[in-house]
Amino acid sequence: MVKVDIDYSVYLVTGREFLPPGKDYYESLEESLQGGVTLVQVREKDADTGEFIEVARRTKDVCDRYNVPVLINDRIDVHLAVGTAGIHIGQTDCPIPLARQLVGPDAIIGISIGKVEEAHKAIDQGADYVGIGAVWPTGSKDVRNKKMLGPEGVGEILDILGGTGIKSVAIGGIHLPNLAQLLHASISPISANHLDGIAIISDIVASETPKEAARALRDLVGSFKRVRKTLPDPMAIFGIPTKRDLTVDGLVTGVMELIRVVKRETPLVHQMTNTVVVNDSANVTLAIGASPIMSTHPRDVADLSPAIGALLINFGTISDKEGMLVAGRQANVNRKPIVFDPVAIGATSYRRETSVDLLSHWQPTIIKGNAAEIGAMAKSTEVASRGVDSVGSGFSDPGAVVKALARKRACIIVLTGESDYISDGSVVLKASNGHSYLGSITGSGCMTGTLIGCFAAAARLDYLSKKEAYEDLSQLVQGDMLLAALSGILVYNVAAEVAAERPDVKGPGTFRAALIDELYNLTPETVKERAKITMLS
Ligand SMILES: Cc1ncc(COP(=O)(O)OP(=O)(O)O)c(N)n1
Ligand SMILES: Cc1ncsc1CCOP(=O)(O)O
Repeated sequence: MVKVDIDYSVYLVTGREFLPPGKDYYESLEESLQGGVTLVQVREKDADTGEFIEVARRTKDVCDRYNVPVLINDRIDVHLAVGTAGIHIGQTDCPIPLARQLVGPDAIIGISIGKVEEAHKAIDQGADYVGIGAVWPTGSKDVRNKKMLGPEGVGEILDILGGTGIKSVAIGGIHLPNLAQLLHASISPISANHLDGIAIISDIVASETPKEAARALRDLVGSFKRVRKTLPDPMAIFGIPTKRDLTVDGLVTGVMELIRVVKRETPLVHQMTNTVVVNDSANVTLAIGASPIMSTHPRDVADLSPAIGALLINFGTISDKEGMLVAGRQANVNRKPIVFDPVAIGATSYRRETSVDLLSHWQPTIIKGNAAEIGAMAKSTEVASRGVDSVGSGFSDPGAVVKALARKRACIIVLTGESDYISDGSVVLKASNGHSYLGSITGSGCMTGTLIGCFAAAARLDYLSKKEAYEDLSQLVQGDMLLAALSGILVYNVAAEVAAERPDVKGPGTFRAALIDELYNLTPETVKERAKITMLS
């Protein structure tokens, strides 16, 4: 026997107890194979040995007709009796070295891991693949006393596996709506290693239509893997290499175009923001040519999601967490950009916990913050916070901070301050426009987030208008989000410069009104004339 070459893309773990009432197990299995399941594990928690062998034998007969390999959960004796391709074992089952002696060199051995140390051990002991989990809570296994990994935790483990040749699947609570988030947000921050597939029980087994369920998962995983394989830069967050000319002049031309797109398309920008700035944020949105909607109720935000161009989540007064969870999840499902503004995240433990909770439910497209906020997200101690403000002069190497965090979180990072730094994990931009009056009005950072949201919506529409179809399932969000972030920053700061120079502006009060006027009157040409951008890498 030679070791079977396995496609881990959609790995069905069986569970007869989860079938819909009246659905036959073998019928459901066959339908899921027709839908594109690529690997099957027979998992029988209550069957005695004879029944387990019978189910495994019949499962293998069905899978053989589709050329899909079968593995056995836990029971080496059942694997040997039926002659399957290998086994899957847990941390408390037979240790890998002993299992290897029993199953021989050509059988596949997979092991469950949920910690970095377990990943190291799996490498040392020669596992063929690992099942990483549980990613999220699940009703299919009792994982109540275990720490949920979330996509970020999966990424930390993938980093260790990078370059070892060990394959990986994630397991636990994975369903079509959170799959794109998982695939993208778990790309490992250092080695750019990504999942080889997903292991699924209920999304397929509990479905009345397992063929359709399996097909939808397979399409998404397949498309993700295909695009990752062809990327010139494996760290690229937005998979399709954009047509953007990556020079300062090219970027400025792109910003000018996005200003026109906002005015032409008037995208609806859903903002869940704080009570201090809600009116200013709505006015800034209108001034630039977009359309604001400030809804917070969980039911309302879910209904709104298909219609919006982008979502801004700013947790400044942190009172709408339920709505933020729902709105973000729906935005991921509908592939709408999310701008996350973690206001004063470092100031209280409640804010830190809320951020962890939100980000394990949905994947942001752009995170914007001041030095204290970005420092807290990056777990850096270099910059402290006082309420919503940063204390101290900032990071010694802000470009490195934004780049590393962009890689870690698989999204665009914007660090605001006297100069602003923007990175997609590959490119780092420094933008140095603005005026000191911006520090004298409340909600300045929040309004920047709003504008970035307007341009994120525009960037997505711009991209979609240039493609015939919405065919690329591998992308969580489409469009040039680095350019969107830069546009929001530039437009706000250039308008501030123009406003501050007006003879009628005498201080923060008149400046605030003038700022809205100058955003309203701002032309792409003025932005081009004044833009101060440097490309750091
Ligand atoms: C692919 C995959 N990953 C993880 C598991 C869980 O295995 P284990 O920890 O042994 O728990 P049980 O499945 O035995 O309850 C798995 N089965 N498959
Ligand atoms: C077996 C197992 N191991 C970790 S989570 C899990 C259950 C996965 O089931 P589901 O896909 O229904 O969440």
